[in-house]
Amino acid sequence: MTQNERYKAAMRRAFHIQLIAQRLGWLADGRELGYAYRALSGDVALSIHGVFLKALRSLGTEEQIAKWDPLCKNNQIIATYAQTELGHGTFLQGLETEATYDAATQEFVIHSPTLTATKWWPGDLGRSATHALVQAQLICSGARRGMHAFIVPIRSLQDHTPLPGITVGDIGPKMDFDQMDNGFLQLNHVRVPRENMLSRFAQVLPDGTYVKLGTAQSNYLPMVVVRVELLLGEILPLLQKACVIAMRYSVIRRQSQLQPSDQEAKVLDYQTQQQKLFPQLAISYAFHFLAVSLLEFFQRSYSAILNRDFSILPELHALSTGMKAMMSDFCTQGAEMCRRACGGHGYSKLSGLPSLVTKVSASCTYEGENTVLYLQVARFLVKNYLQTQMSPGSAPQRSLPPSVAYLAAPVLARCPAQRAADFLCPELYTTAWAHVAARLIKDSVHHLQTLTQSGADQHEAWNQTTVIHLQAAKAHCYYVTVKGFAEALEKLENEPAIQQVLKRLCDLHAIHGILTNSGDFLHDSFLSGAQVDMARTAYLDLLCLIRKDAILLTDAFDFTDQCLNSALGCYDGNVYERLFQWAQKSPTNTQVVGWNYKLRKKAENRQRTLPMRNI
Ligand SMILES: CCCCCCCCCCCCCCCC(=O)SCCNC(=O)CCNC(=O)[C@H](O)C(C)(C)COP(=O)(O)OP(=O)(O)OC[C@H]1O[C@@H](n2cnc3c(N)ncnc32)[C@H](O)[C@@H]1OP(=O)(O)O
Ligand SMILES: Cc1cc2nc3c(=O)[nH]c(=O)nc-3n(C[C@H](O)[C@H](O)[C@H](O)COP(=O)(O)OP(=O)(O)OC[C@H]3O[C@@H](n4cnc5c(N)ncnc54)[C@H](O)[C@@H]3O)c2cc1C
Repeated sequence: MTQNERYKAAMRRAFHIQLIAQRLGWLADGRELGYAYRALSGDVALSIHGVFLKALRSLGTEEQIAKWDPLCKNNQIIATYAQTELGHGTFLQGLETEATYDAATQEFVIHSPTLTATKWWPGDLGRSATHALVQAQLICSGARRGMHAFIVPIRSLQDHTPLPGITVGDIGPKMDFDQMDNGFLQLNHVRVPRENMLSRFAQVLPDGTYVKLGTAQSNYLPMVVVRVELLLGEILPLLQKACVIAMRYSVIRRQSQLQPSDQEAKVLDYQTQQQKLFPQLAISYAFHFLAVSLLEFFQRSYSAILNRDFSILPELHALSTGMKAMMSDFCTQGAEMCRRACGGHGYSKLSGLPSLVTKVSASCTYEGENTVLYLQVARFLVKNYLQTQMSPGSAPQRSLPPSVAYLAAPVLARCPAQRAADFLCPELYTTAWAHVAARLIKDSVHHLQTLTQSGADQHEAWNQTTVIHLQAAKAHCYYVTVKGFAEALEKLENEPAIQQVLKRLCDLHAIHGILTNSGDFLHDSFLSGAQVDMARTAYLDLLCLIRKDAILLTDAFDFTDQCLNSALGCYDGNVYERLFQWAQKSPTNTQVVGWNYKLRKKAENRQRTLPMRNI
């Protein structure tokens, strides 16, 4: 289908699901609807309950929520979240769109002063949206107040044409998400009433007085909410689907022989194929447990934040940015590994794998570019490490946030492992990961302080050490996933059989990271070379044990064939019949073959009329 055809099909699907959801009464908080969409194969157009509603509920007063929320849910309006501009997506202090308060009319004048101020990327903006939540620099009482959110009508509810002062359209073809009409928006002195500024954390009074009710970063809250909800709802299912497809195909595909006399072997019986796929399966489960616990943490903290208790926000911001960066990175790498593990058929779109790879790779960028987010984690780690270095009594000793409590733990200089089986102990490998993360954080602070103490400007010193900070942030995030998975296992003590199977995945996840980053563990001799060999022995033994549960562990994700949309991943395993059958449906097989025959004849005729050259 063309981009337009995919968009239309996806729109029909989105509204059809909405009607079903309304009949089922699902529109309570929209979460089921979001998961229903995710469970679907293929395209859904509107990011229903997408970023706009989360932003409205985070930044709006109760009155504003009561006004706009029902209009969205009943499809009386379609609203998009317009923050990113042509010139800025990361540096929000640099956003150029202006919202200037006019006390005479009690309105905000929303304007795009430059080309680079054009809003660019917002989903549903290109053709669907009637309203936009526009993040703009507030100007009132003669001062610039930073980024604030304004609800701006952009298309007529009568005939869907752009309203006066609005220039809007689609940003054109993308790597994927053809069904999503990511769009652009230019505003030419568009006026909206004072009530349209979302005012939970700041108000502009009728006379233009600015009343600050939150912090400088309060208006960043929607990004925390979306990052937390994207993990389970959008990013992780893409890797899980890739695991199901590649695992099922790998027990159907027979290629080459394990013994010269044997029949061809199932490719999943090759150790290297297991080493490709089982770490992806392990991390799918690690991320599931982690995302669930992060969502629970978020739900416990959210109401406090909405009531302007921001004490928990720094840790929530660090966890949400770190997990979004790590999960999108690993899910992108993992989906590509699953695709490549399927050989030539993994390159066919009929496998469903290329589409999963191109979709999940967008998550490394949207909702915050991953490097930038990892550096936000690094900033949090440095601040908390420095606190542990303060001499007692020099400042009020606040307890460290739980996710970095290991920074204050006693240092274990050497890993106690004596044999391979010792690496199957969650306490041992969690401690190992905490040791490496703490060492890398200490190292990053040391480099930063060395530069500042030698006279370097603090911002320059920060930039000159960001590569080291990035390494520390990634180690911290890996530690968080290992610890989270191990803690989730402890809660399964009433399910010993399941606990045992999942523990193997937890062990594999932890050891896979140790072997992949063994230099970090060897650096200060925390692990010896012999111990790394022990870890590898344990790792290879785990591959054999996981092999017998691999299909059950992927079936457990419970995706239907329709949802997987893959000729390789169908439950019945009839791969070759489906590939051949689906290929027949390809439009390239329905066009009249004569076209290329005519082309060839035309070329031959032209050849005959040309003067023969010495060839
Ligand atoms: C249902 C159908 C489905 C259909 C299926 C299709 C779905 C497929 C698509 C999926 C849907 C995609 C939806 C994408 C939607 C977008 O992409 S929306 C746009 C997202 N954009 C971003 O994330 C922008 C990223 N940039 C930023 O967050 C900020 O610019 C930065 C990087 C944090 C820097 O901001 P800054 O003001 O310069 O802050 P900075 O000086 O770094 O830090 C100042 C303080 O603020 C704190 N801070 C910074 N950020 C925050 C925050 N967010 N919260 C709290 N504190 C914060 C810092 O920790 C720091 O604290 P201290 O250390 O001082 O205590
Ligand atoms: C599929 C998709 C959907 C999207 N949907 C929406 C939406 O609905 N609404 C919306 O508002 N936006 C949306 N976006 C935009 C998205 O949020 C931005 O693209 C994202 O925040 C990254 O910003 P950027 O594009 O300006 O990248 P940049 O920040 O320009 O990144 C370019 C490079 O610069 C580096 N860089 C930037 N700043 C720093 C720094 N401080 N330190 C070190 N390196 C740095 C980055 O690491 C990166 O390598 C969407 C994007 C995509 C791809």
